Amino acid sequence: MAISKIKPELVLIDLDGTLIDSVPDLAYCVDEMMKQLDMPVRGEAAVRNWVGNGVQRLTERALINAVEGMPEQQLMDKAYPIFLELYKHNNSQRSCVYDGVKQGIEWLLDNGYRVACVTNKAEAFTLPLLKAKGLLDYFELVVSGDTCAEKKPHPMPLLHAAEKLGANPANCLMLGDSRSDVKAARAADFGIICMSYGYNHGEDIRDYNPDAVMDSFMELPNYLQAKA
Ligand SMILES: O=C(O)COP(=O)(O)O
Ligand SMILES: [Mg+2]
Repeated sequence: MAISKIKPELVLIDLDGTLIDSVPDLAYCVDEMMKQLDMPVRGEAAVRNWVGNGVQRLTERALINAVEGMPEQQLMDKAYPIFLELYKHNNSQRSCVYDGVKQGIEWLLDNGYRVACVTNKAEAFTLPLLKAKGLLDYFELVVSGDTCAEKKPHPMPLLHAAEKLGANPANCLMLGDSRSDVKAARAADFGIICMSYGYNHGEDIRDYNPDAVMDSFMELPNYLQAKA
């Protein structure tokens, strides 16, 4: 899809690393969990590379201190409920909406675009976080990590949103930050614009060839048509 001044019928927006810098809360919970397990804390810089595939995968990565690989099942069975309980109570206090996000979404709405959120974060954490940060009411639909049988990079959550809102996937746009967003968008036949500032497991998102890369949501008018 040519990306100069497009007019998508639906814009889907990722959450962690795109709308909200959620790592401070996630890293707090990872480190508190590690302390309860008598294991070494991991710190914010490491957690930044592990976000994007849901909280279960984040917990697994924290336990092995690596992006790839799996912990012992017994350790995971002990750790995961600890993480879930911590994140339930530490979901938004330390997290911030990125500069330009609210202005960018308001520009989209003012120009007649329909917007929805598609994240790999489980719904029990997604909805309170969006609400606490004053973002929930912008979205016509929120598709969370446990809404569909598959998460991004599978195209299912994107296609689910398009179908629910009656949009043609070939005329939809995804805004994201990670290789999972690029892969899901390509597989769903969506356009994809990525944020330069997000989380991509320590890799430059440009290496995954999104249609464009932006430093701020304020750049949206460079790529999308304004209302005639
Ligand atoms: O890893 C998560 O829990 C969610 O990540 P996402 O919002 O970037 O899809
Ligand atoms: Mg993300």
